[in-house]
Amino acid sequence: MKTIGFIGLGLIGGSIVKTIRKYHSDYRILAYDQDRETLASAVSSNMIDAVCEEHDERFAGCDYIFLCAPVEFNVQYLEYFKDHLGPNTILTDVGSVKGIIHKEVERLGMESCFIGGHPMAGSEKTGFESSSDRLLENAYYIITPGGEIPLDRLTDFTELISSLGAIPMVLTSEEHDFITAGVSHLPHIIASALVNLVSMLDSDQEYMKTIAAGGFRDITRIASSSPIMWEQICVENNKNISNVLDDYIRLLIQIRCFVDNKDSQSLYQMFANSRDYRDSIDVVDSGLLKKAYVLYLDIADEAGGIATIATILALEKISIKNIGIIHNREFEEGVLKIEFYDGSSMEKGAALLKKRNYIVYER
Ligand SMILES: NC(=O)c1ccc[n+]([C@@H]2O[C@H](COP(=O)([O-])OP(=O)(O)OC[C@H]3O[C@@H](n4cnc5c(N)ncnc54)[C@H](O)[C@@H]3O)[C@@H](O)[C@H]2O)c1
Ligand SMILES: O=C(O)C(=O)C[C@]1(C(=O)O)C=C[C@@H](O)C=C1
Repeated sequence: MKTIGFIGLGLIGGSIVKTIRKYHSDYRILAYDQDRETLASAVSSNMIDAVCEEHDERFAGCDYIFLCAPVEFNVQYLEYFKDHLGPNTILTDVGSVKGIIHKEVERLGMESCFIGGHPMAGSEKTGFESSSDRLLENAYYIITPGGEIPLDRLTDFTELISSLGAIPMVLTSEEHDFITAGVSHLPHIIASALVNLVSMLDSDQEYMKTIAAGGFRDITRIASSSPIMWEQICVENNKNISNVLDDYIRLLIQIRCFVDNKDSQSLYQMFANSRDYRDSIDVVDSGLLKKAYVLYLDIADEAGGIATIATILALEKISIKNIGIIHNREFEEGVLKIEFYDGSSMEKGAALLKKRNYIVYER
């Protein structure tokens, strides 16, 4: 039996708590969040055993304490925990930037009790109500151990992360901050800039907003993410982000030249290269781009159509992750998109629906 403490019970803190409850029902969970309603909802859903104050001696009895607030707030907690950890407590965090917290850990001499962490899973949604016990499933969980962490403590922590269904990967904080600047931080900046550009260019009639279809939606979902979280990430990883933005701007200028010069060959090559690289990522079963298990099917536009399909799948105990009608150019009439949790559910679902004479597209 272990005791685990949490500071911050939003999307990520809440998801870790729910996953611990799922796989380790005997663990005791203590938590503090600055939002009282969040704590009340965690207690009433039986996800935590005790509510703590911001500075609370009970945290010293924890085996692990997870800092799950926005990055700069996590860093601010180190000062308190420096003198309030038990002899065996490991302090960890889930922040999207690692350099800044490790710097403070070193300054405070806490390297023997701190292990940095960052689950590469998330969402544009925030808060405990959006958290899920499936968020960590098959996601890479980057671990950035402090220089003086004993090997057995690191092994224990890695085992805890594996036991939650995630895939631990050890990196240095420098490697982490460079890599995430490219594959996470820059994409959020691009999505935000694109949405702001369209908002700026759109007319009073808002035609752009009205007709924006699948392409715009696919690339801009993350523009709805938490402003406070992303403001702090950009400030705290500013050097890496600035460098990768430079590369990106150079690339955009080059693309503008291709367009201005109607350089068909270069434009074709650009799209061909990106397609090949993107497709090579998608075949990986877990990773930064997790494989989506999705089926599309034609469905008559009549009341109860979706409910019928949901019932057919539910009767066979096949869970649906997401379901909805999509309209885009790929499917002229619009189709029903169903997302499953795993490949075998998708295959079972496809077979079942085909047997019922639905036209199913697998891609
Ligand atoms: N959202 C993602 O996709 C994602 C993915 C991986 C890691 N992260 C990291 O996880 C951390 C939390 O992000 P989230 O998505 O869960 O955000 P969130 O907004 O859903 O949750 C943050 C929680 O922290 C609480 N909080 C804020 N300041 C606090 C403070 N000073 N003391 C105590 N509680 C405080 C808030 O009330 C909220 O419940 C961030 O460091 C972020 O970088 C986010
Ligand atoms: O899927 C999303 O919505 C995310 O933005 C998740 C995402 C990312 O992939 O960039 C966001 C921030 C994190 O630190 C890790 C994961």
